[in-house]
Amino acid sequence: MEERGSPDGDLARSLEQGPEGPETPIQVVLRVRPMSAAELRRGEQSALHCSGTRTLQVSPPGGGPDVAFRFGAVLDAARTQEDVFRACGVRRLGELALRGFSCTVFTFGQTGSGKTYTLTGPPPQGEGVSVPPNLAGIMQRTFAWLLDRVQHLGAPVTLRASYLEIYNEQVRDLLSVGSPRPLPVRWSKTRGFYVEQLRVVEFESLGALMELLQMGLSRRRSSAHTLNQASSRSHALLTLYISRQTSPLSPDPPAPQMPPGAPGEPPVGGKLCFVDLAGSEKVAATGSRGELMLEANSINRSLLALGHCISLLLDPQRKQSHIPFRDSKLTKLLADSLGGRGVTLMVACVSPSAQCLPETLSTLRYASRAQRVTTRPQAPKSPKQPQRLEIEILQLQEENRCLRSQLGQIDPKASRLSGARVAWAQRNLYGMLQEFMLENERLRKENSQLQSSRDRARDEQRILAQQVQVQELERRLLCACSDHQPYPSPAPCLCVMVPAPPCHALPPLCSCHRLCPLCRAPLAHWACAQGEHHLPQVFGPKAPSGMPLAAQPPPWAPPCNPGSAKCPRERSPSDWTQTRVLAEMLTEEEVVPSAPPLPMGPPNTSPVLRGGAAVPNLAQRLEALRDQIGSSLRRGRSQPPPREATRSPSRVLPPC
Ligand SMILES: Nc1ncnc2c1ncn2[C@@H]1O[C@H](COP(=O)(O)OP(=O)(O)OP(=O)(O)O)[C@@H](O)[C@H]1O
Repeated sequence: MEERGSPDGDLARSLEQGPEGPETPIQVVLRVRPMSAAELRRGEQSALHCSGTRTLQVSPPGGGPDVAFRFGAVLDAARTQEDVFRACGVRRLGELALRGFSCTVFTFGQTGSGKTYTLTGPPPQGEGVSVPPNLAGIMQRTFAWLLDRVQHLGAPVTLRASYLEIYNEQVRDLLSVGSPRPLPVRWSKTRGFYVEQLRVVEFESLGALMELLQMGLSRRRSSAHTLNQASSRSHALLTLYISRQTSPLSPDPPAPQMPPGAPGEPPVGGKLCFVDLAGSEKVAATGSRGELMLEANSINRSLLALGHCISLLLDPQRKQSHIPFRDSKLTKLLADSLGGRGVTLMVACVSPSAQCLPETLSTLRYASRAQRVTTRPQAPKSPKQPQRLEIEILQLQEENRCLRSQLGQIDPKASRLSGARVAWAQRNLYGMLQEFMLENERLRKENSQLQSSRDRARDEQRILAQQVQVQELERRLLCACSDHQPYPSPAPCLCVMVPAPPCHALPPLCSCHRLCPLCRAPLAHWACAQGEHHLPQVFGPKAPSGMPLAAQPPPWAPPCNPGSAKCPRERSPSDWTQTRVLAEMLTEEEVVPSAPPLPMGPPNTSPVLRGGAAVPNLAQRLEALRDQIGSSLRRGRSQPPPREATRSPSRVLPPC
């Protein structure tokens, strides 16, 4: 018996418009189970009354107005399993699956409301005891119808099945060869969400399919609680994959060709999925503790996620945007059925007892929202479409080739560089960088060595200059000594014995402009024969100007302009240094040390003795020279010095 206004008829009409029909609402059937023996024992009253074939009246136990709910079909407790199968229009869904549509039947409702009973019948009364045929659920009836239908088709059909459960948010394969293990849920553009490594079993007979069903049911998690002695603790999904080839002799309208699937993968084609959801439950009402409570929480959470998705799917604007199907494994695997291209039937199951009314009202509201959700069923591509796709692929390949060549023109180097070359270039650059760093370090060291060599050379140069200066002083001293001789000396001028240019290059500091008697070179002031007359002015007890000696310039300083106030200060430090040394050499008295500022060197250090390893030698040599000058002068004033000492001062002086 097929009822008027049943979801089967509505669905068929909407889908007959074509393979990609208009938006189709999810079909919802409401089933009210009979009062259970326990409920009758407790004397519980029924709060539900069916009004016609599509309306349910809810009467609150405390009085008040009835609330009406309208669905695609409402089936009261008197309806048999066969009635439910027919009213739900599952045969029509089977036909759509044979044509390539993706169809889903799922049951939902409070725990103990009859979901599993509706889909698979009552639990087996013992091992090996099959369910009586009159109590068989929607699934067994659909299997029987499908196998019979396939047998009468003129074209070969390949049937496969998979069976899984979502237990505590883990997907387990109920048909696995070994013990079930958690499987990942993946997503691909072509397949949508799918379970990886799920076993898909091919079957050819109804018996084989029934065995698969029994195998899955026996492995599915179930436990006893207050409201149900065989309560399912997981969501179970059994999927039939239908691959069919068109036969010219077939009386049916031409169906799309289903390409065979790759080995180990579900074949591409129509499918029919049966989902037995675990029931929502109030933990307080079921008395669940420990593991049962954990299971109940997981069940309620996933059902909440499903309800949330359904609510969002109702809003046409939000439907275009984001629906949180990824919130749970259940919503992932039902995404296509709820919001995609599938054809979906919901069977809402409720208890008639007034004691369960809060949960029943929740289920009714849930079902009311769900039937306003629409999908856009889409059949597989027609045989002509692969040709179109092939052309499209060729066009895309050509476009890709053009773009690549354009890219190569823009940056030919980049396009020529393969990945290996790029890696090689990077390695090479790194090596070069290392080499540069080493070279840089080597140059730094070399630079440092050169700098220290340069400093040493400067020191040596300074010492050499001082030695030359000493030699020059010696030579001039000897010349001066020869001038003090009372009789002409037959000895040769010592200017010949020492290098002349440094000697005569010195500026004359005396205005007498005396010349060397032998070489006729200009002599410095200290070689002047009248030098003696200058000295008392310098070192006399009182300066003529009345200034302290420390503040006065030495009298042998070059004459300066009296009007110039800065005249004494404009003397360079080297001049002062030189004059101080000369004064020390010409007299045995100390020069006032504070008069000229010494430019460099530590205190109490003679400037001419600064720096170098030869400094001690030079100091000794200067000391000896000073002694010699003093004695020469003394001898010059009284009696001529011994000739040999005058001729060869180097014999007296320590070696440089
Ligand atoms: N229409 C019906 N006629 C007779 N008995 C029924 C009917 N529906 C359910 N029952 C019985 O009620 C009990 C609970 O049913 P069932 O296990 O199918 O509920 P459920 O909704 O699947 O519960 P759960 O969510 O806990 O798995 C079972 O003993 C079952 O045989």
